Amino acid sequence: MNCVEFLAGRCHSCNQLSVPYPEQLAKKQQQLATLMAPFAEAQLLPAVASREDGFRTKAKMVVSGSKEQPVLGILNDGVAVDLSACPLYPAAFAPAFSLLKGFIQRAALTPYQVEQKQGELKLILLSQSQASGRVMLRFVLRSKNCLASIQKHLPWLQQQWPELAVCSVNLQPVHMAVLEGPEEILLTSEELLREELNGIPLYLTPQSFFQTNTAVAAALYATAEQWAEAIPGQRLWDLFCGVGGFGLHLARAGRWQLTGIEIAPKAIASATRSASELGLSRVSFQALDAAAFAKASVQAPDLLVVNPPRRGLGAALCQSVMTLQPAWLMYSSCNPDTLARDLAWLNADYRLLKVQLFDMFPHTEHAEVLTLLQKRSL
Ligand SMILES: C[S@@+](CC[C@H](N)C(=O)[O-])C[C@H]1O[C@@H](n2cnc3c(N)ncnc32)[C@H](O)[C@@H]1O
Repeated sequence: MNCVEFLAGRCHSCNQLSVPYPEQLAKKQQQLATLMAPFAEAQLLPAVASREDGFRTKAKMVVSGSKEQPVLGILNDGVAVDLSACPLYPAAFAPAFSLLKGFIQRAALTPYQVEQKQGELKLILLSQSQASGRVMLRFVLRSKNCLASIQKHLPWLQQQWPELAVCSVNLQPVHMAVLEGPEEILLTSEELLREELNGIPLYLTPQSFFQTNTAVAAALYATAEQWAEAIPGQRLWDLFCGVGGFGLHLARAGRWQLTGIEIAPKAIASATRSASELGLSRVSFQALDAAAFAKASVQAPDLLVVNPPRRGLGAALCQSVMTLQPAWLMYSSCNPDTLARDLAWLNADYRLLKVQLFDMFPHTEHAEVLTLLQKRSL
């Protein structure tokens, strides 16, 4: 992949870019083999590769420069770097960013200046559905000061950009804190962006998680579905289910009675909508804390699927798993280090059977890993 910003030393996000892609993958697989070495019984399957460019279907652009000459990209040591032409994104993103710069000028949206703590527009977040090419656009603002101007000029943007399905404003008044704030203001009649992976409808919403590499996510869910076919039982939990990718793939065969647990209510609403669209009746999605749900439960599922954030399951949830003793455990992780730590905790009661790397994040050191474990006493 050719990247002028990387070659010029202005963007270091893809810190492995100088390594040829097959070597990157071999290196990640080797690192995973080292981490999984304590679990000698496990089979390490071949890594699933990604496209080398155009795979990242979500962009997070820091807005800097001025309202007359906005820059969309990153701040590298305080210097604005324009990443409008970043080759990680689908081809439609570069013209979309150019249109958005015109929108910023037209609506006179002053970029937020980190040093001076002045200005309004902090970030632009753009997600594309690979099924339809339609997009979801979010503006992260410091306050409501320029909300009216965005609303006034939005019809112009919609006219130029027929693929624009969902548009919202997120308010983040806090300086240099987490990227997004809790308040989201929807500006379009549509609030869901429909995606379809392996024939399963999934709905992206402004404040719910969705994997950034859609093609590799599809391979990940399809693999989980395939592994589950050989697992006996009926009761299935999908903890940290997001909009339902894992659970819905497994449940579509009709055998599993699915309980999906996720902290974000909007994601649960999306997952519920997908389930009803698929005509699945033995499905329940609930907006709850996964650890609290597991701790309060007395009856274990036959198969427990978990896909936690980077921090992993942690001691409390591992303890609940050991107490509940589900026969099978499928653990998908975007952080092999916390995965290895959790597997070590679970190792007394669970045998690691399979491990597979899904290269969700090419040109970086990050990796998604799917594992299958079975209760030792079975
Ligand atoms: C790595 S994402 C996985 C989402 C989903 N499984 C998927 O494939 O897209 C982790 C998810 O855990 C959710 N989450 C974070 N903390 C949580 C908690 N304490 N209880 C339940 N869900 C939580 C996040 O909102 C996010 O949707």
